[in-house]
Amino acid sequence: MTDEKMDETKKKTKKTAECCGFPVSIFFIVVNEFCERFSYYGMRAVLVLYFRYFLLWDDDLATSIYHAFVALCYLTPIMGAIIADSWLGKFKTIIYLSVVYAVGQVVMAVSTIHDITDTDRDGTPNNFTLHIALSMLGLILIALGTGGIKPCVAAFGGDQFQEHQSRQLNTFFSVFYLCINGGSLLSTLITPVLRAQECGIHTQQQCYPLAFGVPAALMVVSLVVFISGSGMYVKTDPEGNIIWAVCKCIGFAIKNRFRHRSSAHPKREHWMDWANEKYDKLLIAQVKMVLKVLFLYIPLPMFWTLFDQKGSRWTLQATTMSGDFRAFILQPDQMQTVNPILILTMVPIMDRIIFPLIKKCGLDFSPLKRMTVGMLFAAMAFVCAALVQIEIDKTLPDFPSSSESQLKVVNMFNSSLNVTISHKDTLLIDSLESSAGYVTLDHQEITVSLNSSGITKNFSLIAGGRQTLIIPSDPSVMYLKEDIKSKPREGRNAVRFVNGWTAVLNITNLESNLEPTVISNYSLVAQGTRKFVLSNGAQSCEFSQTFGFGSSYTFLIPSTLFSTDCKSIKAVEDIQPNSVHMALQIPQYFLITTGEVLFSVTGLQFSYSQAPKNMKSVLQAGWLCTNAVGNIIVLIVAELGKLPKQWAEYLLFASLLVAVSVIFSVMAYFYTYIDPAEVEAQIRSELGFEPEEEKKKETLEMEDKDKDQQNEQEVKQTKI
Ligand SMILES: N[C@@H](Cc1ccccc1)C(=O)N[C@@H](Cc1ccccc1)C(=O)O
Repeated sequence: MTDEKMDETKKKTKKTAECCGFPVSIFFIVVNEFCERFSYYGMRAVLVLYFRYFLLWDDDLATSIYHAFVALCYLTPIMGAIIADSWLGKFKTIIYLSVVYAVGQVVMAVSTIHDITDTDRDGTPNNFTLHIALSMLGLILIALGTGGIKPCVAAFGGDQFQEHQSRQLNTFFSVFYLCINGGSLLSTLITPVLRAQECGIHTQQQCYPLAFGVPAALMVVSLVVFISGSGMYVKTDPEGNIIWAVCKCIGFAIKNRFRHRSSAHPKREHWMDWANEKYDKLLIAQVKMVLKVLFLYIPLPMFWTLFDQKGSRWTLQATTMSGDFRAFILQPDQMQTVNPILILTMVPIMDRIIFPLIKKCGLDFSPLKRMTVGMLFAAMAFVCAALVQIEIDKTLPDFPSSSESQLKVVNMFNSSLNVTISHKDTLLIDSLESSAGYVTLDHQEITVSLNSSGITKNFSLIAGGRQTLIIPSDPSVMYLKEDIKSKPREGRNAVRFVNGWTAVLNITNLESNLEPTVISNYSLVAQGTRKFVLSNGAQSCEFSQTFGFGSSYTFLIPSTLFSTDCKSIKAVEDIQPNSVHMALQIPQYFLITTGEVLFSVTGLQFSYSQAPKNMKSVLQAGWLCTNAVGNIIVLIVAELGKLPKQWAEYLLFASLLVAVSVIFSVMAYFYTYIDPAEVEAQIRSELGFEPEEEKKKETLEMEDKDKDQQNEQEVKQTKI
């Protein structure tokens, strides 16, 4: 961006088509951004559930890999900026990296097709290594693509405007932000619905291929739209790598300072002044401005650490809640749509009502103050998340600890039974009933006595497990069956049947026929009213059951099944449905989005306004890097600081952010706002440079070919 005059000349010579005062080419860029953000946020919305329930990773691993991916997405903008500025230019960089991005999305979608390795056709992949390898390759390509084009697209949009269109340029950036949130809103609504469908060749499973396939298709559309506008764009040539020039200047100052560390050399006002021997005053002053802002960035990653957990921890939290809003059912991953909805409404409200009102009241709400308040809002959001978690924990079953075992007894015998466990606990259980709940035992070897019949049997329970003791019509063959000991996945419901009828039964939803006296394996059913048909070939009957979210039931089939037309089937609730409503997450979403508007939108504007004209890209990349570091912090905390309770982890994050916001407010207090253009003009006049000459010098420095040799010579000369 140092050769602005050249760009301006190019812009002026290229006549661009206009519509309502805007360059027509902008339309292609805005639609391209809409599709790209749809693709990115759509894929991200279902990613953590894919890790958790397709690759069967635990919560911590799923969260860690999710954040590692987001971190990579915000580290790659540096690479994109370097490629665009020093080699390919923005246009070609966007095209090439979009191809990489689209390929990544396709690879990711392919990795989610369970049928490709489901050789035994049981509905689960048989070669997890292949699925993991493909999805990791896909994610790396996506991160290279999305991060690489991120600093280029908005800047390329800005390049399309001519000098007389500065008002339209401002509108463009607002529309651009709305497009980001419009695209992400649609995709976070749609992809979870696609994911919740059932699809497959051999077995019907959650439709991850569709949920990842649609974002892949949108990325291809994004690329096609961008290429279609090709003939209309103002394309500027690579301008020289400013990031590299800044690094070289800083590196030289440090090296030179180190060489002159003895007390014989007088101190300089600022350590960057040690670059004076090689770099001109203007570049050094610009680097100083950038460093001042970068220093302020140090505490910022903590905000992103909390902000980006919306997509991981908060989505997992929603899976333990009820999404029944009566008029519609909300999937856990769809809760994230609350963020773009609030952004679309809050940005105009803040800009037009709240900020002007604060100004009217005579209060100074400077950008850095807004950012501090934004951090405090995010911290409050996590306090809310902790409170919601405490409510959820109250409704969760008491699962056994690793040294305990839990036992439930089901009586399929034709009369009531007195069941004594280890000569201690006696349970009176009616026919076709179960014990009231699970009995928790601190030992595993047990004796079960059926008092009326005199039958006694020894069993060995699973430590840390939940089991059901089935007493069939012939009690002497009573047996144990292992139960689930966590909430069923994705808010679904686990159901199983005990066949008390006299012959084999075929039951819809079950994989195979059910032998008499046997208990089936679990099958998962979605929320809503589900119909089950039971048949033995000759006769059949059906019954319906309404399910909520995250429950588990054992259905007891009596010997009188067909004579009572399925009405005598008993439902035993093993795990109660989620009862805390997802609407309780809305306050935390509201607070974090208010935080985002105050922090992220203001931070972006601040980074722009405080950066010298030719170094806006440096600060853009720096700003996105704070997001990357934030995600790395989540990784570290999730891996190292495993807290026993989720609510405690939320409170830990909230307190860390409050502490960081205090540090940030102190740093902000000492920051003086500058007008980079004014500072630059002052230095130019001090140097007595004509702007043109000065710019040429700067460009020369950046394209400096014999950097190190020259550097050495100059240092030697200074010494002499
Ligand atoms: N509000 C977000 C979009 C979003 C949508 C759905 C779920 C979560 C987030 C937004 O506007 N993002 C912008 C700005 C941004 C935010 C964080 C890190 C980098 C950039 C975007 O460009 O994606």
